[in-house]
Amino acid sequence: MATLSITGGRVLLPDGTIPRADVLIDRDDGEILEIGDDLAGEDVLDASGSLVTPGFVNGHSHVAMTLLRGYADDKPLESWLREDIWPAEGELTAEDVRVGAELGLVEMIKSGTTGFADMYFEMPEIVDAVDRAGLRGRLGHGVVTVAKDDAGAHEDLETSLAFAREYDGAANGRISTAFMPHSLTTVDREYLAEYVPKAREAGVPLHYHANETADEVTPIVESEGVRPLAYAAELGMLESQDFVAHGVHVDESEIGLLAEAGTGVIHCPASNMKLASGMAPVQRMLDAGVTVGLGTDGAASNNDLSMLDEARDAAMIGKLAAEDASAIPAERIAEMLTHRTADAIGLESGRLEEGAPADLAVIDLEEPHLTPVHDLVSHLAYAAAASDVRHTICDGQVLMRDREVLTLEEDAVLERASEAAESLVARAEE
Ligand SMILES: CSC[C@H]1O[C@@H](n2cnc3c(O)ncnc32)[C@H](O)[C@@H]1O
Ligand SMILES: [Zn+2]
Repeated sequence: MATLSITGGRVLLPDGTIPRADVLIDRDDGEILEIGDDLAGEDVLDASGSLVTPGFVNGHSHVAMTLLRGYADDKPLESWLREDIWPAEGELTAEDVRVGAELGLVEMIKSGTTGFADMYFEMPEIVDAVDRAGLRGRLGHGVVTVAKDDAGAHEDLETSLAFAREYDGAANGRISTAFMPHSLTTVDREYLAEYVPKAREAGVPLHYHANETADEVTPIVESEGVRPLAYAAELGMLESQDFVAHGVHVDESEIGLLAEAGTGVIHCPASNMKLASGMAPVQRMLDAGVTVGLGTDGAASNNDLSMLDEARDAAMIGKLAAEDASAIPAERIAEMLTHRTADAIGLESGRLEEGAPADLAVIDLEEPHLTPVHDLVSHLAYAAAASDVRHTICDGQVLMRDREVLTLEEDAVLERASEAAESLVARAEE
């Protein structure tokens, strides 16, 4: 058995305690063998002066949108998508998606993310990039049927279903899939009614944007006579394995539906703030028993993929939304960075315990902004930054050692991405 030990650090355990301990990993099985004192592996990662945490989990992203980072800012969702993003995405090639995904994956590895959920198109390119990068992903092809004829809509729906069936379990089981209608307003009722049962037959979960803006709620209330999540429930789209992105404009009845169904909500605070979509009632959802995870959304509405940034944003806006400084305390944020998001998107990771997947991030604490250490959970929620991540490990494989990404060639990825983005924008603006 090939082993790896992570030695000399303090380790964030599922019960929230942070003892000094080593972590011994089985690299072949990708599992944590033991957490304790003086554990020697064949390979060693130094974690002295560092915090060893479960790898962060990003519950909602469009990873290839890194190519559109900074392309269109300072607009609300609807006009941002229709005037800028969708026209530019119309010019994306499969190669662009691969290059954009590689860039996003480098950024994720460098910021300690080991698992993520992603909705986009040209998904086999993203599978290939994730396979090489070494992360864990729940991936799906995003379907939009509005403005398509029936044949075009069916083609998109079939692509999403076929992708979900074919790629579940890819990359040695690190990739799982979902059927991903883009949202409740961009996929027509007749198609949801036809394809949700097919996704259930295929045994894959659903992931979609829901209740992101007030403008998205009104047309559903007008056409269906019920709130969006009641409409989703009617269509069989709220099951325990499903997860929705945003959940900003949810009322008490919808929070009740989510809690009862066990459907996860991925909170995307940076995107919600940047697009001025609104403040999600996260504390109320948590109080009702909803599984709330965290996600960055795409880099074009964030504008980065750092989960540590997202954590701080979630803590700050959570207090503002609840008008209560004790809302969304640091402990909840640490859970959302790790196992709560993993649970929401159906990944096994997010907990440092024997037998769990060996997905970890090691954070260097010897930095001015992390000194002194009164409370490491506080540092995780409020003070640590992406650049503090020293090592990233997923499935027992070291993806980054001493801030050097090992699975992708960072310099070449950055160069290819800059070239692809320049050429994309030139085509989009022709
Ligand atoms: C059809 S693939 C996914 C699709 O979603 C778009 N997108 C990016 N950010 C958001 C957001 O915040 N709300 C809704 N849709 C979003 C992305 O550009 C792709 O077209
Ligand atoms: Zn999104």
